[in-house]
Amino acid sequence: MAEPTNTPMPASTPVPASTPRSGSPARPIPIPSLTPSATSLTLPLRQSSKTAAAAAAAAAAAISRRPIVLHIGDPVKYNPHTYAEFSSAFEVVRPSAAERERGAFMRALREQRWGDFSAIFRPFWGSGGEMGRWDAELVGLLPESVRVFASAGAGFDWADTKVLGERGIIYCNSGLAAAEAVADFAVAMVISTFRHLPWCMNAATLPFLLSSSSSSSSAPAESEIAAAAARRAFQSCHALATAASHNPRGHVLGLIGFGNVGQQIAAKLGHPATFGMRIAYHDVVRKSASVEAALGATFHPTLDGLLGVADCVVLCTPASPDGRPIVTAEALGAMRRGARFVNIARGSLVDEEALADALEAGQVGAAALDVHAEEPAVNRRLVGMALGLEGDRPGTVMLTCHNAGGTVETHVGFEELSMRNVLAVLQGREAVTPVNLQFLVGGS
Ligand SMILES: O=CC(=O)O
Repeated sequence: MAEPTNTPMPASTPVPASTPRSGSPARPIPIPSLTPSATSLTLPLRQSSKTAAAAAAAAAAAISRRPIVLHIGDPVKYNPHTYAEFSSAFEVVRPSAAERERGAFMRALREQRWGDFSAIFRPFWGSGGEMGRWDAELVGLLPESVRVFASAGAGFDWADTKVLGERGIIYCNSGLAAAEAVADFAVAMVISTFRHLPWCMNAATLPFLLSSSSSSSSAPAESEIAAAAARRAFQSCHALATAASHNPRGHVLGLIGFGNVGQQIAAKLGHPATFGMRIAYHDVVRKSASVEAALGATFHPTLDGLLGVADCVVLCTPASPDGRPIVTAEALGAMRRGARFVNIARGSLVDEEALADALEAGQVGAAALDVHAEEPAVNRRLVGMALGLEGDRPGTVMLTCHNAGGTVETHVGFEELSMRNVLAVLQGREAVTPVNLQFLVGGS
């Protein structure tokens, strides 16, 4: 299979310069503490009416000079102290929900309704994306004054960060804030593939649901037949799942992508006191010897090399810039027969029909997918396999609703990190988590 030199697999979520690259991988989110705002306004407590008027005039003048920040989406909810500093340093302008629909948003930009704003700020993942993709058409309407776009979310496939960079706009994601939640979820999914959790759960619940729905409408004899079938499904799963289940310990975990998320998954699953898996990875950028040593990770310079040794492959790399999958029929064919597959990255990275074929053929033994190619739709063949309705191996697939990063702690971090990125750039410091510096003029 082609190597990532011509495979469009980008580097994993970059570790910002402020993040320690060695030492214990189980580190807290390294968001640096705020420096006091140079632009916050302080008024003396006691003043004559004349000096008060002068101070008010000076404050008004200072306020009018504050950089404008276009805040798209819901208000800040979790970090009132940082927001107090943010909103005293900047004039925060919030378009309404109606103004955020693509047509209205573009019209407002053409009319320069929000003035010469300096930053775009999207603190919440569930809102602020109403205008759709930030492509050349939309980015071309931004005023020249915009210097930074700081957003919630680890992924940024909805924004053309190259086009933004070429306009001189630094895009900052919030992947650091989501890494722990995503890694925790990946652990659950890896365990699911080794222990066949969908099968265990379906056998305990689905027949019961079927029997209770039939008991409301059917004769007593029929409901007794359904209840007996539910008991048989339970007993069969109890007896048969054992022979198909394994402890992860000693098996090879193959991570495609070894950024913050990949490294946290390795720390959680590779530690001898927890799951004791053997860690292997492939990334376009090899990590330092100290990171590899701290995590006991073996680098594979080719994707096929990794796929050929892994007992469970976890996809944890950003979407390809061109939207093409990297887990194709060819890649699935390069995996060890019966190996497991987990996707907590982006659905567009996987050819789902090829995955369904590989599951049907037993080339892939079990899978767990949190993300899907056509969200919010889920591939019907994979749903059938998740429910155990197709094939003779029940519940081989675990499917979830893009939940991996979704915790309150992640959202606290999304807000905080986005505000800190805007504060840093507009106050003349380095962005905390930029992802597109290579596209800025003079960028590397
Ligand atoms: O998928 C979730 C994210 O990009 O944060």
